[in-house]
Amino acid sequence: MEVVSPWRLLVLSLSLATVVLSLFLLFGLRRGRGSRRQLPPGPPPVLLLPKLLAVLLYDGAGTLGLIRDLHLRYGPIISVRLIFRTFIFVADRGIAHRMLIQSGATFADRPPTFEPRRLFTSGETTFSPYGHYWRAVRRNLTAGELSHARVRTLAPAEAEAVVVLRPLLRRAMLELLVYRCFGAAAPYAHSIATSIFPILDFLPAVTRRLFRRRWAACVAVRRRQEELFLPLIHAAAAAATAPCYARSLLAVRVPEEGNRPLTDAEMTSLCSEFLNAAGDTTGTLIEWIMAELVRHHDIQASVYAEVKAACCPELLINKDGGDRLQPPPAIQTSSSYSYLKAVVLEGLRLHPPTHLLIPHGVQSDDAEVDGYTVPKDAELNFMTAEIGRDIKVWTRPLEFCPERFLEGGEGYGVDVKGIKEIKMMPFGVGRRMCPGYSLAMRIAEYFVARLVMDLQWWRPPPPPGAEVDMAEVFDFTTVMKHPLRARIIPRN
Ligand code: HEM
Repeated sequence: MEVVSPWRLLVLSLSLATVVLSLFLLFGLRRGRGSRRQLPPGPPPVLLLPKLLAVLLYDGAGTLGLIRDLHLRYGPIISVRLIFRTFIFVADRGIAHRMLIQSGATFADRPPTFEPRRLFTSGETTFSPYGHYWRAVRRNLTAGELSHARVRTLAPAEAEAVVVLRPLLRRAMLELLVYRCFGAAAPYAHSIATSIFPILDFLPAVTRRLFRRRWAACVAVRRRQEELFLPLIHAAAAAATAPCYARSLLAVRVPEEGNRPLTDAEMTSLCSEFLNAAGDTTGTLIEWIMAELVRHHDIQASVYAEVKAACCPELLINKDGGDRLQPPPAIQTSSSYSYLKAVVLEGLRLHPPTHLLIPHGVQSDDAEVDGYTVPKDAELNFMTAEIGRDIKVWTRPLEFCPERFLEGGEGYGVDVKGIKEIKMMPFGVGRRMCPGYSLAMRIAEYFVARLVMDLQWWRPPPPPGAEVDMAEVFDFTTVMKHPLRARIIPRN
């Protein structure tokens, strides 16, 4: 899942800005003059460009800050016209609700992707246009691997020390997801990095020729991905493997296309999407939550007390097996975990792993919201972090306070699907909402419970790093700029 393509496009656009500036001005001005459409307000491109350039040169991560400033100046919905594309940003939960819930079908498309990105994403749920193919693969995902019954079954993952949590979490997430995807452990299945040399995103017809070797490397990675995944996918049909996502893909048919099965390329993309969409996002969320627990020992103690009191068997150490863990049959959904759930919700509100939704698009030129036109070529971006930190909804929104999700709190009973109203939308809302939200929440609850049940989490001893630094930086998701280092002490 590529989460911040608009950001990347801004970077790319700027790196070529000097070359295309004249073209851009000519094109932008002509369109502006001839068009009777009223786009949301925004800065004139000529004024925006130097600012963007400065931000990117001196602080690449500051682009979102710039967008926030533009919102303060131009209002909750703004448009930014850059080269040949219009970017629209929405930072208001009411407008988001009108677009994604009330006019859900209109705004459920994705803007088109181009080579080389298409090489990896074509066939994925995430980047499929809103239409029959998307419906078929999304239905398969939600009715199968992400159904309530399957989500309940989670496979197990594995002296005082200072640890850096992130690499351990990423490894644990991927092993869990590889197992759920292919029904068996596959040590190398997650070792294929699909990072794309960014410049190839821009004017692919030209850059592909200019950077031939980079393009060839992308094609080779994709080929390797297929070589690795296809045997695993086809092996998943065998009864010996556990029920898994890959097995369900072999059974999918696309009714509108003569009931055809999925192609090998589509199944490869869908498995890759499954591993990518779920791993980094969920791992990032858990790291943020654990950082808050290191900073707030009272909250950590309350989580420990609740989990210990509920004391479900899957969280107990297996005494006979030394320090091996009992295979956990399932995570209990008992209401006795209300504090743990509140901690996870507060983590999602204050630290949503993705600060922007995946860009949305529209399929025709007549889409409108609040009197503004949304053109067909526009990329629509929704600012999830702004919405979850809205001071009109949340008291002291920048404080980590799980109690707000307990009875009597302003977040009690919050609906993350945002059907009646949106208070926070870490998973998006409406038709393109993340289908993995309940799995993600369950994994987060499970890992946080386990980590706190077995270990105490403290700030690392000074020097250096006595404080936990909560600065954010955009990686694939919005992660801690300085990965969490913590001192862990076994509870027994
Ligand atoms: C904390 C963890 C997660 C977060 C914060 C998260 C967030 C998101 C967001 C914001 C979107 C875009 C929604 C939109 O465009 O309106 C999305 C889409 C998606 N997510 Fe997640 N996600 C998480 C975990 C997962 C998991 C566990 C899976 C399961 C495999 C998953 C699979 C997907 C897929 C397939 C899409 C594309 C949906 C579509 O376009 O129809 N995600 N996610």
